[in-house]
Amino acid sequence: MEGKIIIVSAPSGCGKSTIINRLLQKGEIDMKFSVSATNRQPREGEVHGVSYWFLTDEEFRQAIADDNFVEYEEVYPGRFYGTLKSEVERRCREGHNVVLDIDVKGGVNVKRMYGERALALFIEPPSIDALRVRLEGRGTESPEAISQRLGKAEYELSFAPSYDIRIVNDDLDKAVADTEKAIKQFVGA
Ligand SMILES: Nc1nc2c(ncn2[C@@H]2O[C@H](COP(=O)(O)OP(=O)(O)O)[C@@H](O)[C@H]2O)c(=O)[nH]1
Ligand SMILES: Nc1ncnc2c1ncn2[C@@H]1O[C@H](COP(=O)(O)OP(=O)(O)O)[C@@H](O)[C@H]1O
Repeated sequence: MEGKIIIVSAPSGCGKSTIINRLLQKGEIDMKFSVSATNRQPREGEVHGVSYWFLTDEEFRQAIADDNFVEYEEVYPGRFYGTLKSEVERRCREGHNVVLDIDVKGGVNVKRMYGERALALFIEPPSIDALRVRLEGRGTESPEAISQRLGKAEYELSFAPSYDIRIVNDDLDKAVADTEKAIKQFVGA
């Protein structure tokens, strides 16, 4: 049987990477992480091929021309992110479920493409203030980049009603448990 697609979207800093990583570490659900391509710079500790495939602008343009993407978006001005066919299609054919950490527009597009084969999860922050504290606490972005992400958060939150399930990430353990339950129900694990 073909694997299913699990989409996880949220404004930056809501905790989607943290939640996905917890579930991957637990290893109870058969799902592989789809490593996206991006032309943004790696953050300290991010590994090529693990967090992202880090491409130059030219390499990203070439990947678009070669039709290598399921979808891609310019998430921030000049910063492109895309889901690679090579990360999704073979694994699904082999029966594995695939989890995508993608922005709100990409999430809605992928849900439209895959229909019932995809579960679209939206992670919400308890408040915009909490989001600011988390982005500052993560310490990976400049003050300008934090402002840019917060400025976009409200617009991104307006996409939540298009998703199948909304999960508030206030208490992390509860958010992980809620996400796990929703995914297990969907994949029948
Ligand atoms: N459309 C799309 N968005 C992606 C993809 N990969 C990552 N993103 C999104 O790009 C945004 C920025 O990601 P990142 O630079 O890692 O910052 P973070 O969200 O603050 O951790 C997030 O909303 C990601 O979910 C992708 O393949 N396609
Ligand atoms: N429930 C939570 N309570 C407090 N801090 C959290 C919670 N969930 C995640 N965080 C922290 O918030 C920051 C942003 O989380 P991250 O997973 O990087 O977000 P995203 O992938 O959505 O951008 C990280 O430093 C993370 O440790």
